[in-house]
Order: sequence, then C-alpha cells, then structure tokens
Amino acid sequence: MNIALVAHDKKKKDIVNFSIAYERIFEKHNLFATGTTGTRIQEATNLTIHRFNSGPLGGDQQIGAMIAENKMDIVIFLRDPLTAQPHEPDILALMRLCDVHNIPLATNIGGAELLLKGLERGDLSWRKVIRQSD
Ligand SMILES: O=C(CO)COP(=O)(O)O
Repeated sequence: MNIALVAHDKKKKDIVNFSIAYERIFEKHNLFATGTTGTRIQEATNLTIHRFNSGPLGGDQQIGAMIAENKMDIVIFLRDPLTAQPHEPDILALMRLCDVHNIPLATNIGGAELLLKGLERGDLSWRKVIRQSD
C-alpha cells in the first residue's frame, strides 16, 4: 500500500512518535511524505520515505496528484486546527481529493490508530482491488 504521512509543525512530534510506534507496520508499505515531515520521521526511524516538497511549497499538491491518479491508498494528515496556514487552499484540496476518490484519510492520531490497525487486519485490501481495476 502507498501511505502518505503529513503533519503541521505543532503535530510533528506526534507523527514522529506515531511512526516509531507503528514502524513494524509502516516498514511493509511504501511511504510518502511532505518534505519536513519526511525528514523528521527518517531521523527518528529506519523507515525509507519518498519525500515531496515541503507542504507550503507544493508538497500537499504533489500528494494530491498521486491521489488524483489513484496511486495513494491511505493518507495520514495530522493537521493543526489552531494555527492558520499560508497554504490552506492546498490543504483543503488534498482532503477534498481524498473524498473525491474515497481514500481513507485520518486527520488526527485517533483516526490514524484505527487506520493502521485496520490496515494490519486487512480491512483496506479493497484498495488493491480498486487499483488493479485501473
Ligand atoms: O505543511 C504541511 C502540510 O500542509 C507539511 O509540510 P512539511 O512536512 O514540509 O512541514
């Protein structure tokens, strides 16, 4: 599965700790991240991550492009709901594309935990079927 990992600055520590906690699951999949998020996770784990641009420089859009091409299976996007972001339109566009293409999206740790546990149980295998029919 292709998994996108993104976190706003005040959520970086959370996504790093989450990646450490679920490293054994993540290492079985292809990981993608916005620039700084990917760097922080790589520094703290042994995970290999394809890093896109930093979010404000187009990284959210690059992940959105993969979603639009049906190449992303899961998006974990730990948003900071209390801080205005200069690239808010890009953030909304990424989440909108998840809804357009029915891509499982978690925007907080609670949802992310469910997605990872579901992934491990095989609950998301329908994504493989959809990708094959492309
Ligand atoms: O801004 C972001 C998502 O909108 C995240 O970008 P970085 O991972 O580069 O900080």
